[in-house]
Amino acid sequence: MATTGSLKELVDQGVKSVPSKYVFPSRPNSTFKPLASPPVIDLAPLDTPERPLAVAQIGNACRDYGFFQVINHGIPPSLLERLLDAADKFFSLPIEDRLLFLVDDPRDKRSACVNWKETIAFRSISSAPAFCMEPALEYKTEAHKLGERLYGAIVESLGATVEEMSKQHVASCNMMMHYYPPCPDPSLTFGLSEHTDAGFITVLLQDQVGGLEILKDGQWIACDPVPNSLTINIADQMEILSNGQFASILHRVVTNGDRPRLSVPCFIGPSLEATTSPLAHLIGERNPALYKAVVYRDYLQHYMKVRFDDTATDGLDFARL
Ligand SMILES: O=C(O)CCC(=O)C(=O)O
Ligand SMILES: [Fe+2]
Repeated sequence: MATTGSLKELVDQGVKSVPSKYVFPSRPNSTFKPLASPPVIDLAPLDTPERPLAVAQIGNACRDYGFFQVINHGIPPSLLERLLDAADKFFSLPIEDRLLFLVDDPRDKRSACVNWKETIAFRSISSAPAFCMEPALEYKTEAHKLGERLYGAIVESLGATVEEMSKQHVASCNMMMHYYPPCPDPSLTFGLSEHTDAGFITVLLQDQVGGLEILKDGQWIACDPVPNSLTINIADQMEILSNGQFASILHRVVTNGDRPRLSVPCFIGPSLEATTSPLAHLIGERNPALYKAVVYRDYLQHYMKVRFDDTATDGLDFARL
């Protein structure tokens, strides 16, 4: 049974105070209004002669923020809507039906504290209700394709050689659906405590409620959702590949008092057996390699061990030279 499996029922029953296991000792700071919002990038020019401009914009966003939103990404808005509707319907099912599919997101427990969310993962589930599975699988295929396109553009923005480009190794797309119920005291809880993602990039569909924050220049800034956009962030393997030019961005989800929130991350990464190392052309006498080659399976093992423990150690210490 999932640890957080009965959270929604608790909220539906009108819980007035936050049970202690959900209380984080260092409560989230209140959200600062961003001085400059994370960029919104139009992907339509990627398939036109204007591609170099779009690639440069993506590269700048990766360097300055490690985080951006994309519009005209090629995934029909009707599919995004169908998926969010299906997720809404899934999380409205009675607990006994939901529990068949809810998983313990291993990232939900940090020390003794539990995130204020429920999660369904798609890796191991082949029999989720059809109303949910159909749009989910359709979306996952599209998000994987988009992930490959973006990976290509990001690597291109790093000036990758033709040979390096031909070795593209985006191989996995792992999808989850998160449901964050309203919280009686948002100042005590996290929807998802601060972390970096482990793969190359994450393609995230979020509804219009908001709550995602990124750490920029020492301040947590809100990432207000743009309608029909998808949110992209740089993750650990891309930091290694870019030899630190693109930093894996710390992000977190804060809760709110009145509206449930849905999000669907797709973690785009290498295959478990693949090795990630800094792109060869980025390394030279003046630019020593900052990371060693790591096998993704080994990296993930380390990341899961240290990223969400008491110390919240950066998983990248595994690869740093
Ligand atoms: O729900 C969100 O907005 C973010 C989810 C996330 O960061 C994750 O699952 O890694
Ligand atoms: Fe994340």
